Amino acid sequence: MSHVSVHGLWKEYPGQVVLERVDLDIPSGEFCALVGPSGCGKTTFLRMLLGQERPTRGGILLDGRPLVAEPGPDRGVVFQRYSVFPHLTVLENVILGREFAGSRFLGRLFGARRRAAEEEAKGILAAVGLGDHLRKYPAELSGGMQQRLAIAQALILKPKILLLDEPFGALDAGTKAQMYELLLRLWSERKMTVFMVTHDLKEGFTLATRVLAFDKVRVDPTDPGAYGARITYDLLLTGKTAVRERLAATAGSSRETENRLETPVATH
Ligand SMILES: Nc1ncnc2c1ncn2[C@@H]1O[C@H](COP(=O)(O)OP(=O)(O)OP(=O)(O)O)[C@@H](O)[C@H]1O
Repeated sequence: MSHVSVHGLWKEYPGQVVLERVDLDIPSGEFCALVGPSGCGKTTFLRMLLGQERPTRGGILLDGRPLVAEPGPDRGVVFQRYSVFPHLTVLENVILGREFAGSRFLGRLFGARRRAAEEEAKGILAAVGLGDHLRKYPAELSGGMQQRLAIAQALILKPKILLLDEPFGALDAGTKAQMYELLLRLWSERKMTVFMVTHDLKEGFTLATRVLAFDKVRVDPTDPGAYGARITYDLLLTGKTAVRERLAATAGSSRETENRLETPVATH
């Protein structure tokens, strides 16, 4: 379960309204693309879902309960720029996510718990196509591989909600196509609710079951911060194509894709 309900949400910074009166009801398992002009508040909205920012008015409910005002294991996040640690190997980067959550006070895991975390991390890395690169450091990976590592890092806590901020913005077209297939597969297997900010409308319509367009409906030319953005279009695409069809459309057979995922491809 990961039903997200947003009611009467406003976000204001001193001298600037960023978002005004946002109402939204997102059932569990929806894949939402957040689109809109630069600066209209998409990332701010994502940060509120993550718990990094608080609404100034209104609120967000997760499965009927107020969202905890700090990032938690129920929410994973992937940013455009790789958030991986350069001094840790691929495997260590993913285990670290589990250590932060599993041993908040001690930090490190030991013994059986460490071995269990390692096995889990290896499974997730295999799922994102990095199974043969466990001992490498991020600098030895292509842009696409680093972004897959960031996704694995987010997935180790089995989030119910995956938040993606322009996750593929820095990747070339071929790598993007691989990432689309990977993301759709993980989304359908893990039944997560996804919120993805993208500047690429085609990407939004390719991946999402629902496209949310943010924009200002009121503008004061003498005071650009006077009004905030709202959701101006809320397009449900669920009936368009089944997940399987969309998977097939984005890439060839899964075996071929696995092979390609294992191959370092062009960096961004
Ligand atoms: N911590 C902050 N303090 C003050 N203003 C902020 C803060 N964070 C964001 N803003 C402002 O809020 C507005 C929305 O920013 P946000 O990053 O959410 O937009 P966006 O739609 O994601 O933009 P882009 O598509 O360019 O990434 C911007 O005008 C930004 O300057």
